[in-house]
Amino acid sequence: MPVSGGEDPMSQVRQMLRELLVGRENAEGFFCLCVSVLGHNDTRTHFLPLIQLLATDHNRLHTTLTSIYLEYFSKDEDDELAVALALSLLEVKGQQQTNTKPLFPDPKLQGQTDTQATATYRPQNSALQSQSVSPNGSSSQPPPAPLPTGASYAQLAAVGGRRQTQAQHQDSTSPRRSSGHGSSPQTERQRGPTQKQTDIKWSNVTQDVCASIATLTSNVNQTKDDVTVVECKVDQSEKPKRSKNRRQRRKGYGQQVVGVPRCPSAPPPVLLWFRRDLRLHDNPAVIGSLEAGGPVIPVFIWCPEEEEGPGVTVAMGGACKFWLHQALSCLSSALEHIGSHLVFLQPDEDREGIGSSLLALRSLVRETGAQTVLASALYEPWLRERDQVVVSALQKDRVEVNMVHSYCLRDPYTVTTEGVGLRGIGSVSHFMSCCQMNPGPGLGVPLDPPISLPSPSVWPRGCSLEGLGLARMPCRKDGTTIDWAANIRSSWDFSEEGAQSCLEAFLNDGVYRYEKESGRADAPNTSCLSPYLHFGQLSARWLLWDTKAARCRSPKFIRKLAWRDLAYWQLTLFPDLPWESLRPPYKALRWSNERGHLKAWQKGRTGYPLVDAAMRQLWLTGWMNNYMRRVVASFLIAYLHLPWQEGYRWFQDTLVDADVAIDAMMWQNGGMCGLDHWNFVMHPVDAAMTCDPYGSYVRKWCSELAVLPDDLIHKPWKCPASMLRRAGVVLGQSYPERVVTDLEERRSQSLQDVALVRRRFGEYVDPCSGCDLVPLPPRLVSEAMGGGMVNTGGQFLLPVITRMEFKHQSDDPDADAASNPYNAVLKGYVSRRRNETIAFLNQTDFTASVINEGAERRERQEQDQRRMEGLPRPLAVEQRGKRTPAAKDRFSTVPGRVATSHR
Ligand SMILES: Cc1cc2nc3c(=O)[nH]c(=O)nc-3n(C[C@H](O)[C@H](O)[C@H](O)COP(=O)(O)OP(=O)(O)OC[C@H]3O[C@@H](n4cnc5c(N)ncnc54)[C@H](O)[C@@H]3O)c2cc1C
Repeated sequence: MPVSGGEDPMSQVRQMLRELLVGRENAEGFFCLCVSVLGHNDTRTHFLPLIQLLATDHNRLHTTLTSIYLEYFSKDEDDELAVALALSLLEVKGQQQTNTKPLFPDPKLQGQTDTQATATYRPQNSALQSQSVSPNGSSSQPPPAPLPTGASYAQLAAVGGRRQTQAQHQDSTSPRRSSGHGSSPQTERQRGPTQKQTDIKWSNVTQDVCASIATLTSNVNQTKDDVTVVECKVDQSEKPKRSKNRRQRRKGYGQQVVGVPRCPSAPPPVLLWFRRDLRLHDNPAVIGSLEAGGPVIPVFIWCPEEEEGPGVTVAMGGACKFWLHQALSCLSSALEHIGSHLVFLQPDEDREGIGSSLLALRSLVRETGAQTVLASALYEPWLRERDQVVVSALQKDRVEVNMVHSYCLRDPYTVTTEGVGLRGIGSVSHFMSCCQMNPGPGLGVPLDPPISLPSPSVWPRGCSLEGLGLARMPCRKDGTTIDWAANIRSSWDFSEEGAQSCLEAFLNDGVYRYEKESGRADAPNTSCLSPYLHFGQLSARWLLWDTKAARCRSPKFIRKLAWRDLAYWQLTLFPDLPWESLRPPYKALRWSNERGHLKAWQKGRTGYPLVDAAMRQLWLTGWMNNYMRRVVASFLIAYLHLPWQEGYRWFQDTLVDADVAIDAMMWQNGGMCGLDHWNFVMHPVDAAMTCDPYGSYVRKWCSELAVLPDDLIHKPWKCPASMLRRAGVVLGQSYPERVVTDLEERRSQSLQDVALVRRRFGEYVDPCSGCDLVPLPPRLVSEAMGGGMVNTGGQFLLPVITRMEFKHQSDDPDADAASNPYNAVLKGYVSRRRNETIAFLNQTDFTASVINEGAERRERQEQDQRRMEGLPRPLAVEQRGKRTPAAKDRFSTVPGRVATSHR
C-alpha cells in the first residue's frame, strides 16, 4: 500500500492497521511499514503492545505478526541469549492454566467480544500470544504466512517505504547493533534525553490504536456497554524510586489495572492462594484473580507435612521458615497498601487428625462462597500431586481452580529430549538444547503489579502470622529467647522491594565482574537473589528481562537461570533426588560415620579456615556463594568421606535459599552420584587462591585469625609458633586444630572407594565408554525409545557423564590420587600457572616465613640500636608483593617481600 506523504507516522500506522484488518494489506507489509515509518527502535518498543490488541479477536494474525517481529529482532542475538530465550520468550494462548478452563467465569464478560475484553484488561494478552516459535524462527505450531522467496523480514522491512533511509539510520544507532547492549525496548527507554519523548509517543500510539480499533470494531456492531473501560495507565508515583528506569521500560506491556467489569449482580469472590510466589510484581495469578471480576481474597496456608513430601527433603528448614515468615509479613503489608489483606490459615484436620490444604480451602470456599481459586503452580512432584488432588476435589464442588505457570522459566513438565537425545543429560548445555529444540509454551513479558485489589465485604477468619509458628525462637531454661536468626535478620531486606534493589545493585555493579570473578568470596560479585527467587519474591521472567536489558550482559549469569530450570526438570524426572543416589553403585560407597567430623563441619570448626569461614557465614547469614558451596561440599565428601545427604540436609536447614530441587541436584553432582559429575575437587586450602587470595573473607568470618599474614591465613598450622603467639592464636583453643591432616591420603582413599564400587557393580559401567550407567525414569524411556541404551532385565540404562579420573582409576583401583593423570583436585577452575604458583608457595612458604621472621627480628634489633644511639630512623622502603611483568594471571603475584634481582 502506498504511504501518503506528509502524514505523521502514527496516522500512517493507523491507516495501515485498518488496511491490515480489512485484508487489504498483509502481515509482512504491515510490519515493514512499521519499521520504515517508526524506525527500528520504536518498532521494537511499540510493535508488540500495538498488536496486543489483536490477540484475541485476530489470534492468527497476531501470531503471525509476533513471529515476524521475533524473527526480525532476534537476528543478531548472541548464542547464549538465544538459548535463554528458548527457555522463555514465547507464549501460547491460555499459557498459564494447567486447567484449561477460561479465566472469565462471568458470563457477561465471556459473552462480549474479545476486543472489548481487551479494552478492559487481559493480562494474558500482554504476554506474546504467538504459537510456539523457537528463537531461530522455526515454529512448532501453524507457521506464519510465508515470506516471498528469498526475502527475510529484515530485507522486507528495509524496502518498506519512503522513510527507509531514516529508518536505516536509526538502526545504526540502535544500542544493540552498535554496542551489543540493550536489545530490548527497556534499554532504549533508559537513555535519558529520549525517554520522555518515547513515553509521549507511546501514549499516542496506545490512544491512536485504541481509537482505530474502536472505529473498526464498531463496523461489526460490537458494543462496549457491558464493560467499564478503565484507562490502562501506570501510576509513576507508586513505583519505588530505585527501580524507576526498569519499571518504566515495561509500561507498554504490563499495564496496571484499576477497574473491573461492571456486572449487574455481585460476582463471587476469588481465592488467590499464595504459595511460593510471594510478590505482586509480575504475578500472573494476581492479575488472573483480577480478571475474574469479583472480590479477591489472598490466602496463605501453612501445611509443613505437605511441603516435606514422601522422603527426607527438609523442604522447610529453620532458616527457610524464618525467611518465609518475613516474606509473608512484607507481602501482607504490600497487600494492605493496595487495600487488600492476606489471610493466614493453618489447615483444618480431617477425621483422622490430618490437616491438609484441601480441607483449609474447602472450608474457606464454604465460608466465602468463592467459585474460583488461583495459584502459581509448584513443580516438586509431591506438591504437584497435592495440587492435582486439590484441583479435582474442588472441581467436583464446582469450584474452578487455575494453576498458573510462573515459578520457572520453563514448566519442567513440558521439557522433552525430543530431537536432542539423551547424550550429555545432566549438563546445562543438554538441557538448553532440549529447550531450544522444543520451545513449547514460554513466559511472555513481565506484568506490573496491580494498584488495587477488590476486597470482599467481609473478610474470612484466619490466624495471625505469628500463629503459624514459622519464626518461633527457642527459649532457655531461664525464659530468655535464643534469637539464632538475629544475624540473618540484619543481613537481608526480606521485601519484594529488597529483591528489586538487590537486582538493581547487581546489574549496576556485580554483573560487570560476574563472568570472571563470580567465584570470589571476598567481593559481592554475584546477585544474592537466590532466596528471593526461591520464595517467588522475584520472578525468573522479570530477572531475565532485566538482565537482558542491562548495559552489561553476562551470558554466564543468564545460564544460571537455565541451571535453575534444569534442577526442577531433574526433580520431576527423579522424585527421589533429595535422598537417593542416582547412580546405583554409589549407594554402596564406604562412607564415614564420624559424627565429630560432621559436627565440626557444620559449626565451622574443621581447622581449615576457608571451610570454616564459609560454614560460619552460612550459619550467621543463611547464605554463601556458589564457589564456597563447592569448597565445603568437596571437603565433606572427598576429604571427610561423609555422605552427601548429610551436607544436603544441613544446607536445607541453614540456607535461606534452601531449594529442594537445586540443592539435591548440586549435592548429588558433588557427591559423585548425580546425572552430572563435577570434574574437580576443591582443595580446602588451595581453593583460596581463587576466592580469597588476600584472606579478607577468612578475616571476616574467622576473626580469631585476622592478624595472620595473607599468605598464611589459610594454613595457620604452617605459621611459626612465634607468629601465632603474636597473633594471639592458640591452635586447639582459640582456633581448632585440623580435624584431618592427611589430605592427600584421604583423597586417594575416596578415589579408590569409587573404583571399588564401580568394579563391584560392573553392570552399571558401560564397557565401551567406561561411563557410569543410570536407570532411566519412565518418562525419558518413552521419549527416547531406541536411542543408545542398554537394556538389562527390564531396566533401561543410560551412559552418563563420568569423571575421567574415575574411568582411569578403575584400571588400577589401588593407585593413589597423585598418580592419576586426571587427578581432579584443582582442575577445572584454575590455570596451569596457578597450579605452579601453588606448588611453589607450598614448597617455600614455610622457609619464607622463617626467613621473614629472622629478617624482622634483625630489623627490630637494628632499630632499637639506632634509637639507643640517638640516630635518625632509616627511610622506610615500601615493601609490596611484586607482579611478574608478563603475568596474565593475578595469582602470579607472590605475596610477602620479594627480593629484587641483583645485578
Ligand atoms: C552444594 C550446593 C548446594 C546448593 N544449594 C542451593 C540451594 O539450596 N538453593 C539455591 O538457590 N541454590 C543452591 N545452589 C546453587 C548456587 O550456589 C546458588 O544458587 C547461588 O550461590 C546463589 O547465589 P546468587 O543468587 O548470588 O547466585 P548467582 O550466581 O547470582 O545466580 C543467580 C541465580 O541463578 C540460580 N543459580 C545459580 N547457580 C545455580 C546452580 N548451580 N544451580 C541452579 N541454580 C543456580 C539461583 O537461583 C541464583 O539465585 C547450590 C550449590 C551447591 C554447590
